[in-house]
Amino acid sequence: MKIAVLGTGYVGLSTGVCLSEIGHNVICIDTDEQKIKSLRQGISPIYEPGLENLLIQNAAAGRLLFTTSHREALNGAEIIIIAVGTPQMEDGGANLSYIVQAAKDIAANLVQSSVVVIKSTVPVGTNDFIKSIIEEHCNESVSFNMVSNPEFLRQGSAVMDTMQADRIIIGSENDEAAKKVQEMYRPLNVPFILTSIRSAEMIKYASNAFLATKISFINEVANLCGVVGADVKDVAKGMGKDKRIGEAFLQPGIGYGGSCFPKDVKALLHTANLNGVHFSLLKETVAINDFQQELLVTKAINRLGDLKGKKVAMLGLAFKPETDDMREAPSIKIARSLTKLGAEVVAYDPVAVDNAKNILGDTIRFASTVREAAVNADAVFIVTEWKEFRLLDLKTLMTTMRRPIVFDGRNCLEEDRIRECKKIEYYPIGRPAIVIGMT
Ligand SMILES: NC(=O)c1ccc[n+]([C@@H]2O[C@H](COP(=O)([O-])OP(=O)(O)OC[C@H]3O[C@@H](n4cnc5c(N)ncnc54)[C@H](O)[C@@H]3O)[C@@H](O)[C@H]2O)c1
Ligand SMILES: O=c1ccn([C@@H]2O[C@H](COP(=O)(O)OP(=O)(O)O[C@H]3O[C@H](CO)[C@@H](O)[C@H](O)[C@H]3O)[C@@H](O)[C@H]2O)c(=O)[nH]1
Repeated sequence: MKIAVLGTGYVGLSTGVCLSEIGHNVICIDTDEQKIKSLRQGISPIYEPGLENLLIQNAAAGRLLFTTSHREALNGAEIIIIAVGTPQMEDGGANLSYIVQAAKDIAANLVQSSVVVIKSTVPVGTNDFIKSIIEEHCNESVSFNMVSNPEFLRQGSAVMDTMQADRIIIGSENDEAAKKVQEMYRPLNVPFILTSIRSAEMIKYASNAFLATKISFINEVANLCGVVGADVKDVAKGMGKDKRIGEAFLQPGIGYGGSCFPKDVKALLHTANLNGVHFSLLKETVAINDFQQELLVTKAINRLGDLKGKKVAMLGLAFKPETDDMREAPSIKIARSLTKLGAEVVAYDPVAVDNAKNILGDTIRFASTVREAAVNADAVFIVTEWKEFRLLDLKTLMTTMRRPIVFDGRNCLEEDRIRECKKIEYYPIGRPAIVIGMT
């Protein structure tokens, strides 16, 4: 099947690569010439484990092409997938300008009947709106049908999440179009859920909002555990074993970040407000997350007092491990709060430093090793749970610090390694602190 994908971000590129991997002829279009140039050379513009290898293999097999020309890409495409960004606007709503432009690009270049699939995360009603734009601008002789097919992949495991998805949502008002999209995905052998277009649009937002709320819930439980002397690790394990609750997304920490949860929760709240629904639970999800992102700074002030002139080593910048994405990363807020209080911040991340520099500029320093960041520091903040940090030689690292104090925002250090240290103060989230050799 010939498929055109608009947008080569996390979703467009992962989708394009995986569809070519299951035998389709895919052409990915992006308006960003630099991205297309790099993709044509077999270089992925994003850090995503496994993606670049598949890209190279499928491009070499001639099943995966890249272009900046909508005309070239849409010619002969049986399915056109829109995977452009829908970032957050000032009022919390989703910015639909990229998707509107994509619709106009499709309309201007649609030369045969096709199925237009919206994979981008869009508010309820957007598929209908986009359909009307394409209808208005396209040649009257061509026909098309819309399918809402939201994406659920996670960054850092995008390939696996696409190839082994839990479900594929197909929202359509046209049986033939729905069948065509099912046919496209059939080799993946993933269960389909067929719904109306509006329900499919809502499934995406409800799923992300539920997961974000689960995180805020466990963060509140963690904060309470910290006060009453319970250990949130045991609490989460005990809760998660109940199949009705489930173990996933019960990891407390410094709040959720990334390109999806923050904006999608706010966009759902925006839709609720517009429709006169008072979704107060979601407002609390956001408020708890804002509080949580300041938690390490609050803990450091409680322990060290005035942070002016104190050196803080920030380990991790990306919003989660296995990605270089800095969108809405908690590290940004933490770095800004620390520098505002006069602290000196030196950060290390294995892959996200270049992206972080674009956001934080020279307001903080960047180190090329953990050791360089931590030397003479008054505290270490663990912000992203990279595997590298779990395997740290903590015992030696602590001897290089001015004060061997660790605030672990991801509860990721092993107790055995902490207990090997001769001197350490270790403060996790919602778990008892460990203090060794301090006077
Ligand atoms: N990032 C994720 O993990 C993820 C997961 C599921 C769903 N989503 C949703 O998928 C959508 C895309 O997210 P992303 O993170 O991949 O976006 P992104 O911002 O990383 O990439 C979007 C790409 O689309 C390109 N583009 C913009 N207008 C275009 C046009 N008219 N024609 C062709 N290309 C165009 C941009 O140049 C950019 O490269 C969003 O709605 C997002 O909410 C994202
Ligand atoms: O128990 C947990 C799980 C996650 N997080 C944080 O939550 C954020 C999001 O994590 P994750 O969901 O793993 O990453 P994303 O790549 O943002 O994926 C989410 O957002 C995507 C975009 O919509 C969806 O497709 C995915 O299904 C959804 O999981 C990150 O900051 C994590 O650190 C926690 O704090 N605790």
